[in-house]
Amino acid sequence: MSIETQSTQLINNQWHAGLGHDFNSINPSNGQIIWQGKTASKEQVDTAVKSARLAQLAWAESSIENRITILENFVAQLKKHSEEFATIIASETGKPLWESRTEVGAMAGKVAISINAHNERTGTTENSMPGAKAFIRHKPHGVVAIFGPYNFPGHLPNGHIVPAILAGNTVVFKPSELTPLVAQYTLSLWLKAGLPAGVINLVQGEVQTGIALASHQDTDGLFFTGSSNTGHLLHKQFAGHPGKILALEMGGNNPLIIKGVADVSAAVHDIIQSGFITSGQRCTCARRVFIENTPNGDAILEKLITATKQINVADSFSEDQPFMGAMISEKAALGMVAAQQQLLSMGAKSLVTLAHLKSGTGFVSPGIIDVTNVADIPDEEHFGPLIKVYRYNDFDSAISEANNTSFGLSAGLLSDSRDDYDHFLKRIRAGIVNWNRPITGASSAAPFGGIGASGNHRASAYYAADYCSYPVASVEASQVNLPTTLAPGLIIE
Ligand SMILES: NC(=O)c1ccc[n+]([C@@H]2O[C@H](COP(=O)([O-])OP(=O)(O)OC[C@H]3O[C@@H](n4cnc5c(N)ncnc54)[C@H](O)[C@@H]3O)[C@@H](O)[C@H]2O)c1
Ligand SMILES: O=CCC[C@H](NC(=O)CCC(=O)O)C(=O)O
Repeated sequence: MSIETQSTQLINNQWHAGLGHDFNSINPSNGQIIWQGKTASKEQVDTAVKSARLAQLAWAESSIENRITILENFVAQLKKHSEEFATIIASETGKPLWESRTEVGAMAGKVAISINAHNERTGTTENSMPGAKAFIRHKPHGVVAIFGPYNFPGHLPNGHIVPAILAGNTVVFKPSELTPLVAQYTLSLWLKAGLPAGVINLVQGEVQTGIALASHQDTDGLFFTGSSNTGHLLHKQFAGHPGKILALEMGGNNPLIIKGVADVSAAVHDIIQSGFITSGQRCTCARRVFIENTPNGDAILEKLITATKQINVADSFSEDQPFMGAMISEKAALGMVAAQQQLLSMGAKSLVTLAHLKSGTGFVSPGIIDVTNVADIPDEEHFGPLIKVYRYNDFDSAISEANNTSFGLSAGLLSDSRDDYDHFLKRIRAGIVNWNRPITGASSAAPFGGIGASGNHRASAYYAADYCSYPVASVEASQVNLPTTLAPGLIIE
């Protein structure tokens, strides 16, 4: 893995060293530095915005076919370099290689889906009317700032960038400071794809760089994927700027209710897939699992504990590929240990202990903690492999407690009863609601967004097209026409 020190900022298709302070990226599996650079200065952020502004009109005026060609070239580059890219994602995030490969696949699949969504949701329609034609068209906002999270450093920023530039916007992209190498590699593939200068600009850095971009006066919008805390800060910052489009894709405190499932092993599989995939670092991960106080519930919990203890946690590139790799950092790992300790101090009971496995790395074992009799559990997202179990007797009480959160991203029910699901679906409050499937792994071909503290009603994925342009309704005639009958009080001779 190369350690880059110069080509870290991309402005007007030229690589520049940052002019701010030093920062680096660590491989969380072994603590080694895999990327070094300097943050973009405020002046460099300004130059990037100016570059995007300069390029935007020509890009928007280019044909949709031309823009699609660039996007399809990018897909070709992703496919050509898929193994190298997956290796970079795995090295910088700690994800297993098998999972990093699926992320590159999701990036490639995003383009065709975005083209369909663009045409279906923001295409041009034409209708006849007396002496004229009525059109509905859509136009890009202009220059948009895009912020990415660390957990899907390729796929999730891509989910904003692709629909944004397809619609004719130009972009200034600020990736997570924890995954600068993935961002740099992504932009290198865009350049290989023939991206015109200024269409996507990359500014690398930490919060200061983020603040400089988010507060820049000459952007027309901001598309953000990240924590609810940061999203709320941005929402406050954009208050008073209703003319700027703001899309916030934030976290969750997601519930999964288990009720009457005969296939105990299948139930356990879906709970593990929901709670522990990506070492619990997905916004859609199950954080709260409600298990019925019945012999069936007891059997599911017992098998869940056994299977959790057998989960293979190992290096991204282990020959025997693990289910879980390292978390993004030792800091994140220790944060999960602390969250578990806080719950224990409140009276929770550990069923499987989440443990930090290796000093200097992000490796943790998955944990399960029973919080059934604990009052005032914090309504916060513990972004790691820790499942909080609630035992319940009454289904409606479980649904009510599942809804007892400020978030509303994903939710699920595992039950053999269709009636139970219909009852659940009517009552649960979330943007993704699944039945007898894990609540992670949402499709890019569907809207992806949450309610409450999980988003601002700008669902992404298939609905991302909606926030990448604005509608323009027109009535058009080839010449002016004097009506045969004038409105009362008018004399035009
Ligand atoms: N809803 C979704 O689609 C979705 C998807 C993935 C992750 N997430 C959420 O993202 C979080 C994990 O990602 P993260 O830790 O990278 O999020 P984060 O909020 O820490 O950072 C996200 C981005 O915002 C920038 N940023 C941070 N503070 C900022 C500030 N004050 N001003 C401007 N920019 C700032 C960061 O540098 C980064 O680029 C979790 O909460 C997870 O649930 C949500
Ligand atoms: O970490 C957050 C969610 C990741 C993933 N969701 C998606 O990929 C949504 C589809 C898209 O944005 O294209 C998940 O649900 O696991």
